[in-house]
Amino acid sequence: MEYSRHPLDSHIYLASLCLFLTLLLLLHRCRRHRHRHRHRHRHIPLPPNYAAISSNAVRHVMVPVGVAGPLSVDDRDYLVPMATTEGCLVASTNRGCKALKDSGGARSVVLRDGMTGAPLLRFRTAKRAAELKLFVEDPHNFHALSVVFNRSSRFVRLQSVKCAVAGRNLYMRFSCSTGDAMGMDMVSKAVEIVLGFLKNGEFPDMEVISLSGNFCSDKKASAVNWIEGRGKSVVCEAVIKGEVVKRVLKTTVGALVELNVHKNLIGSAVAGALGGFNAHASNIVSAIFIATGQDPAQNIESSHCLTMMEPVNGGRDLHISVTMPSIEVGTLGGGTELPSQSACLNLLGVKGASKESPGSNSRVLATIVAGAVLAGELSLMSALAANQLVQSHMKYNRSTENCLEKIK
Ligand SMILES: CC(C)(COP(=O)([O-])OP(=O)([O-])OC[C@H]1O[C@@H](n2cnc3c(N)ncnc32)[C@H](O)[C@@H]1OP(=O)([O-])[O-])[C@@H](O)C(=O)NCCC(=O)NCCSC(=O)C[C@@](C)(O)CC(=O)[O-]
Ligand SMILES: NC(=O)C1=CN([C@@H]2O[C@H](COP(=O)(O)OP(=O)(O)OC[C@H]3O[C@@H](n4cnc5c(N)ncnc54)[C@H](OP(=O)(O)O)[C@@H]3O)[C@@H](O)[C@H]2O)C=CC1
Repeated sequence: MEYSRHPLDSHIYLASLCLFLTLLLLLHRCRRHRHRHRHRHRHIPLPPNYAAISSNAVRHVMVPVGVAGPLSVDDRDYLVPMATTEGCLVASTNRGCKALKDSGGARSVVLRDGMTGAPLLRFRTAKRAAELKLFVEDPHNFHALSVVFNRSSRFVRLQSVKCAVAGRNLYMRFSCSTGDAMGMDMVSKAVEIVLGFLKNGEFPDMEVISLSGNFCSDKKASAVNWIEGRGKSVVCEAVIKGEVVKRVLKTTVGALVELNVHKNLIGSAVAGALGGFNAHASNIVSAIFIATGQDPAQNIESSHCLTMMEPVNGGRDLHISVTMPSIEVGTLGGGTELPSQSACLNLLGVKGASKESPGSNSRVLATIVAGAVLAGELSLMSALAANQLVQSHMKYNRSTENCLEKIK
């Protein structure tokens, strides 16, 4: 049978072809759009030092940031950014700042500034391990090591090397200034170079078991940081007027002094605390660390704090101090280069390399951390003395006034 083509057939054929091509085009565009959309979520602007994170970056985790202050330390006022999910924390620190400001502010002293790195070495005998210890303790050899160590960076300057022998293991603790950087990567680099120098010189039999042997101690609670210090060792103090204790903190000098002895000193002794002779230094340290791009894991030793409270001026006023031996902060490098974290450092006026002398920005940041901890201690201790803690947490952690609610 002969099949005769209807004239409409070719039109239908052409129209179907066009429709097919249009669908194909739409599908292609749709896929491209989906790819771009996915890519946009994947693309998180991170500085070059974040190459490893960038390659796996998916999203940012948002943490609310509040501002406490003005915090008055060493005659300067700061607005302190705090990133936290603890709904009451900013209000509490803010109250402490107000009590401080109304009493003339706080004063601080930086007692020491040095980051530490601690390799673990092994020898065939304990005698050989001890020989390296004695070698390093000789001033002439120490000088030679310093020259090699300091060559690794424009800012690293070796201050001391402590050695602990355990059997045939040797634990070295190098301590050095690192300018305005927190300094851990700088120290690790310098230590590696010095170990190469020792191995190629007097100690070819030395075995490097690990570049880090825990004597530093990084990101772990330890007595060595509590006693020797790590990063910045800071003391911050203030005299709070009795009238301010009543009006702003809703308690009395006597109640605060008594609570401090029984909670922060005896209570912590009962708990066998290591560096935790305070109420909540870590609340404030963590919040400032996250906001300003510090390494949050270093909150452990950075929160070591001894809080003291004593009556002064015939018992009318309160002397309060926080002694913090290992605040590990930097104003450049690491997470401080991220955009929001940079903005928080700018808010404090300490972003980047200091113009005066290397390290002054990071030392000021450490005094701000200590000052904010002092404010936080004042407020929480007062809330506990006045039996206000639960009531305030029910209000700010559960109500719609909570900053988390606002962000949702
Ligand atoms: C919540 C307060 C401050 C109320 O305290 P209050 O005295 O009732 O507040 P107020 O309304 O009278 O205001 C006094 C000042 O406080 C500040 N203030 C007051 N409210 C705000 C707010 N919303 N936002 C910002 N600032 C606030 C502000 O400076 C204000 O002055 P003003 O500006 O009005 O002249 C107080 O009850 C408090 O500090 N509570 C303690 C909360 C706290 O510190 N929580 C920390 C977490 S607890 C924890 O995690 C650790 C723990 C407890 O387990 C550790 C331990 O001790 O073992
Ligand atoms: N290695 C480890 O074991 C650990 C590493 N870390 C990580 O280390 C990182 C931070 O390392 P860190 O060493 O602080 O920073 P960086 O590695 O970013 O080093 C700082 C850089 O800034 C330069 N620089 C410019 N101006 C200054 C200045 N004024 N003061 C100091 N340095 C300046 C330094 O110069 P130059 O090149 O001359 O030195 C160096 O290149 C974080 O990401 C942290 O998480 C944390 C804990 C342990």
